[in-house]
Amino acid sequence: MREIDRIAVGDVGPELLQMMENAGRTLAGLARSLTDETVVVLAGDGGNGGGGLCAARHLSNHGWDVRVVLDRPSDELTGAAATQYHVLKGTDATLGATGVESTGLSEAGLVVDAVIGYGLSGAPRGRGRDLVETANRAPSSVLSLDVPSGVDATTGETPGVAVAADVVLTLALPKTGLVGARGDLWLADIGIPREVYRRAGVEYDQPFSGETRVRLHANPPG
Ligand SMILES: NC(=O)C1=CN([C@@H]2O[C@H](COP(=O)(O)OP(=O)(O)OC[C@H]3O[C@@H](n4cnc5c(N)ncnc54)[C@H](O)[C@@H]3O)[C@@H](O)[C@H]2O)[C@@H](O)CC1
Ligand SMILES: [K+]
Repeated sequence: MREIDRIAVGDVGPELLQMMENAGRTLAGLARSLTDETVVVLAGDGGNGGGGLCAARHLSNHGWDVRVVLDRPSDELTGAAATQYHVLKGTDATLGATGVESTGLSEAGLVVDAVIGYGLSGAPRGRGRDLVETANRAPSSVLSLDVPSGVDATTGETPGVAVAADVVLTLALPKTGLVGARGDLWLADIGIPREVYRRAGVEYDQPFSGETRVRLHANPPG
């Protein structure tokens, strides 16, 4: 997936923010199918957090009550996550919660986990770790973007704490680390053209057939 991203962003396209918009919008659609109630979005500073913040915007635009908790003060966000946060400020989503106690977690109908994706390096630490533990304390279901935060997307190993996701929406290609994982697994179309897969040497039969997401498996054992 890293190679697919490199070829897309560096050469063929789409650009990161274009793919992220597809990821975030599809994530929001899946979240809407799971709850009519408050959605708490936990977001980090990488591409994963950016996708979560984009989803938060789409959910708020559609009238959902959205509360966002970041793994750092908002003025320390960088790159695409900072861009997404800037746009999100134009919605009615509740921003700026610094402590989990202020998120209304107990009333949430769904928690979206967009803390860490395939960029995990070592055991979750600091605020990222706190947010993983927050997701695991939530009485509601947890929907993880790409991989449950704390799970190695390639090996499936958990070097430390990890989100116990009920549902995972992975992007473009199923990650090997999700094989045998618990929960419902969905795959999102983020708009990558065939040429990108061809250049990466990936034999790719598009599975979407007119949908923006497809279910890969539901509640498997383990
Ligand atoms: N084409 C794509 O691949 C797209 C990817 N997106 C997302 O971007 C992700 C990859 O983005 P990045 O490479 O920026 O990486 P991630 O966003 O997966 O991870 C980097 C973030 O996690 C934090 N982090 C990493 N290890 C940590 C640890 N041990 N403890 C605490 N915090 C830790 C870093 O501080 C950083 O904020 C994918 O998983 C996917 O979800 C989408 O948002 C957009 C399109
Ligand atoms: K995640």
